Amino acid sequence: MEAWLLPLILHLDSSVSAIFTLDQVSLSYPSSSHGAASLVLQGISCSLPAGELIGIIGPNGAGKSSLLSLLSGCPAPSHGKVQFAGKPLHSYPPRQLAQQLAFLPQHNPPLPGLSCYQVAAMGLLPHKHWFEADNDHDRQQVELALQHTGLLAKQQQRSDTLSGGEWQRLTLARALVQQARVLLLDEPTNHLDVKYQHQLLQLLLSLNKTVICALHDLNLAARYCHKLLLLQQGQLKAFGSAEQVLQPALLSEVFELPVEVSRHPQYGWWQVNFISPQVAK
Ligand SMILES: Nc1ncnc2c1ncn2[C@@H]1O[C@H](COP(=O)(O)OP(=O)(O)OP(=O)(O)O)[C@@H](O)[C@H]1O
Repeated sequence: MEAWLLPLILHLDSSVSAIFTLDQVSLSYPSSSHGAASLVLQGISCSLPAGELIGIIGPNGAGKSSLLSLLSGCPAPSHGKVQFAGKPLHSYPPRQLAQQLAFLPQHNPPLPGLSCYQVAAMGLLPHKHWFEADNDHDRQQVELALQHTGLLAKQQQRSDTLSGGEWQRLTLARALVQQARVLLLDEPTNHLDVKYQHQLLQLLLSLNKTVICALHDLNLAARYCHKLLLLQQGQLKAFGSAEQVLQPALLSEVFELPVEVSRHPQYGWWQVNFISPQVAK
């Protein structure tokens, strides 16, 4: 190959495979007290590859939810640019964005009176016109999503009577029904027991979509995510494979605890063990 072609090919490769490109992105919220804005994301630049499961990790208040909200299109960055599928994120009309991005925030208020089926079917809305009735294909989509999230047997149950974990799975079912090419999920394993945590991450992997999710459990993140994005106080500290990001010195600095990182002797996945300060003494 001609040497002069290489930079061009690398450039094309990265732009084709990146679903989001962030260029010096910052986000600040106006302060309620004295008008001084608080900077919650600072100068973030990275390309998020399409078709991968990407875990956003970092301590409380690091900016994980803020980054996910920003990727969903609201709020807009205070500085910098966000490109989605090769175009500025804010150039997409809202309906088109809703067809392409499904965002599951950390807190999803219950919807009193609606059945589980009706809540999941709300994922069809971005693809429907006013008063357009559901067809057989729509019903199959809803039932499949309820099946994938283990809720098919509860489809007629009132959604406001579900347990916390069931409600969380139902909101994921709604996001799956949306058929978006990108899922943005804020702590989707939060209320789930161990079996459902693994089931959910396995399901997300099997979708072959771009899934970007905030996760607190570093071991789950290491095991399932293709890439990890580590935030600290709104700054991007590392982005890459589990092996690249889960460096003991870095984790110890960011999470302010001594830590051991090892590989599982049989399966080879990365394991993170934080050591309580009393034991480390
Ligand atoms: N609407 C808002 N107005 C002002 N400050 C905000 C707002 N939303 C978030 N923040 C602040 O931004 C910072 C980052 O919050 P964010 O929720 O993004 O962190 P996080 O990493 O998701 O935290 P956690 O792990 O606790 O969920 C926090 O200091 C928070 O107080």
